[in-house]
Amino acid sequence: MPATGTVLYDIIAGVREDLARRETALPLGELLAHLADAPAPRDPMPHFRARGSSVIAEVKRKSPSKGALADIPDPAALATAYARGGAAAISVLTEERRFGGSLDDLRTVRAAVDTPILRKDFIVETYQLVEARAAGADLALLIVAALDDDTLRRLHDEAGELGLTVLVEVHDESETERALALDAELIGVNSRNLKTLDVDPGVFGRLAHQIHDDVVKVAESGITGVPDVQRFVSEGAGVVLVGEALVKDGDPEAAVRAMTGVTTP
Ligand SMILES: O=P(O)(O)OC[C@@H](O)[C@@H](O)c1c[nH]c2ccccc12
Repeated sequence: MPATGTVLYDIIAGVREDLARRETALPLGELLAHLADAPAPRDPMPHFRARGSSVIAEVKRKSPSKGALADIPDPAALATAYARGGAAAISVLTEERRFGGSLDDLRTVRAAVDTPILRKDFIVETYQLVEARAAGADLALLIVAALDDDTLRRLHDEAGELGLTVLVEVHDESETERALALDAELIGVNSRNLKTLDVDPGVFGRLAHQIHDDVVKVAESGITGVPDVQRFVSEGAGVVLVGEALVKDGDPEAAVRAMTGVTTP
């Protein structure tokens, strides 16, 4: 669990309050019944494992570190542009308070594209995994820094049972050890430390050495263009996760296309 006083701790406190409200409105037993109507989960792994970089393109309005990024009045239009550009998956931030997202955004994007969708949130309970799948998500993020080992393992297993592919996010060596102990198939190295919000672009290269090559490595945060993608690919990334640079680009379709299929020279 994150230490008190950190940004991550504060974010999760808000997430738990919002979650308690949703659970009161729709208890888990009723939510589970909605799973029957969800489309079958899509498997993003073959695309992620294909030669050349894959892009997870993010729908992100604001963030605690950068403030407002883009209004995104029409998330479906943005997601459609990402899909046309060849995004391997689309990440939808569903955290409301700090990132301006919602599960409604995820449902809207689901209705618009066939691409696998990642629910990007601070997942701390089973309920949020069921919500993700019921809303049509195919992947879920689990942030190692946010969870103790037992909860991390339980949520990882439950996500798998629901048919969700898990992106396990790490920031340092000990979190990477914990992700590897889960037998995670998809590990994201977040260059932004969620405790301090600082970006350290050297962290991916460092941690990538620790992760064996049958795991797909995702470079996350601070990626501004093709040169960054080339650098992370040369350090072992199969996938890049990009938010800010894409939501601010006047031509997100072309921006995704340019970052897709990058190989080591
Ligand atoms: O906008 P950027 O710098 O391209 O970053 C995207 C993504 O990595 C970032 O949104 C992110 C990575 N892990 C997270 C966990 C929670 C919220 C947000 C994130």
